[in-house]
Amino acid sequence: MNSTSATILPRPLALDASASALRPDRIHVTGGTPLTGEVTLRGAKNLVPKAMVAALLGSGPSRLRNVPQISDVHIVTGLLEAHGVTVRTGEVRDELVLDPTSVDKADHAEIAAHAGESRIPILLCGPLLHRIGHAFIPDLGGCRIGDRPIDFHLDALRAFGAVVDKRADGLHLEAPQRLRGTKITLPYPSVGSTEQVLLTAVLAEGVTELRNAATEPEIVDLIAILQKMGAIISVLDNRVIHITGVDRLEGYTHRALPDRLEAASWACAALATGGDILVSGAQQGSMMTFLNVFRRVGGAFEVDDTPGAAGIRFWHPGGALKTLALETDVHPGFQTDWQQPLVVALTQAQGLSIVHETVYEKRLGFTNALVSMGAQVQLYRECLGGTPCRFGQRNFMHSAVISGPTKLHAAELEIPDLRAGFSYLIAALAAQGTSTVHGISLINRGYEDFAFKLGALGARFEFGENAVD
Ligand SMILES: CC(=O)N[C@H]1[C@@H](OP(=O)(O)OP(=O)(O)OC[C@H]2O[C@@H](n3ccc(=O)[nH]c3=O)[C@H](O)[C@@H]2O)O[C@H](CO)[C@@H](O)[C@@H]1O
Ligand SMILES: C=C(OP(=O)(O)O)C(=O)O
Repeated sequence: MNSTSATILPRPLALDASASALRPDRIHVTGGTPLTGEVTLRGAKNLVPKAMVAALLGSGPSRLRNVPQISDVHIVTGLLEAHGVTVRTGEVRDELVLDPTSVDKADHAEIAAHAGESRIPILLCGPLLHRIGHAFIPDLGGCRIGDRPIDFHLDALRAFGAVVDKRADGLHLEAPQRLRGTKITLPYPSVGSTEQVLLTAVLAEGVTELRNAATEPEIVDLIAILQKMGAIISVLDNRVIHITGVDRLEGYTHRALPDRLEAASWACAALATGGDILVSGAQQGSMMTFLNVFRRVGGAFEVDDTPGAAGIRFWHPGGALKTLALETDVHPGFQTDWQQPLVVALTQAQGLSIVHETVYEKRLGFTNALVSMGAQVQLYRECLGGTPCRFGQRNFMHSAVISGPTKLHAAELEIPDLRAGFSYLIAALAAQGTSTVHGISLINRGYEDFAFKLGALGARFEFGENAVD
């Protein structure tokens, strides 16, 4: 089998997903080669689509830079266009120009076509209610790693004065009057609900006080964008955010923060395969919790913060990896999206590791496939970390004990969600033999040109037959 590194070229930023849609939806991966080389990050999957939504709030066009070529960006482009936003590539590399000045409609058929594709549509509510007084939101998609209700979102929108009607085709919302600032305490520091409140409060009348807010770096970057647009937002201690509504916001120019979740995925790939990867663009500040864990497990890293050449090099320094007990949590805790790739690396650690997933109740199901490759992973209903979580009394297999090191062998794998997908690629690269991984188009949701990057790192793989349409 030949490495495909010579035949896959990076694509320029384009606004349709046709190039990746023509690629086969399965990949044959031959393990045993340490991944070595350099990959470059671009804007964060968990910020860029929301920054695109924020453009709806502006009176003029916005310019978003460092936009990755991932399917969540294509989906939001389609959604915005269905409302009359003009989205085009800019003059600067990786730039999108989003012009909302002609927004006056909601094309229900076009919007409905995006049902089940991502979590982002729910964030259109506030901006659309401000802009055109009504919103139609199709069923949400996103990773199936828990029930993922939207009750916090809807309660918040009602508190602002929105009328929410749940119908068979999705949500229909109206704002009979201008939305009003309000006091909201989230039952849990939900990322999406915090963004919902921010995107709604900035143009609402009066002051909004949000308590128990999430404070992930992507949220801080969204606040920076809103501030550039003219919003007045104060982030206080103890997860409290105050937003003073204004009458008008302008367009913004912003460079999206780099994707710390992708960075950690490559770090885990280096660890699991015994490799050495320089992740260009990775920033220490947004990854401190991950870096501590990476070091405790026995990984080595080196931060380069030279302007223009910043990045973090991650490598396996040799010797046995160490075990640990870990709980996922909201920021500044260990991000749940880091958990799955790390678990693959933990299958190579000497002894017993414990992982307690406290953010999503079903995010450890992906380990069944690792077991089919020879990993020893036992799932438990109990909270095996130090802190009892919301899932402890509810019969969810949300704690894992991983016993290692185990030699992984090739298997046939079906990708259930985004991070599991990347994790299966890592596992296949760490395993002996050739694995077939099905459903790889899911990985395009959050990893730009992953095949090109894998090829550049020396991974051995080839795409299977049967292109997806
Ligand atoms: C596109 C995006 O940015 N996705 C990220 C976002 O997802 P997302 O914003 O969907 O995740 P949330 O932070 O909202 O969810 C966290 C927890 O809150 C619960 N919840 C949330 C909302 C609600 O109305 N009711 C409710 O019960 C969820 O079921 C989950 O158990 O943050 C997650 C947590 O960092 C990340 O894993 C996702 O990658
Ligand atoms: C859970 C994730 O994404 P989403 O919220 O878009 O499903 C993720 O990025 O790991």
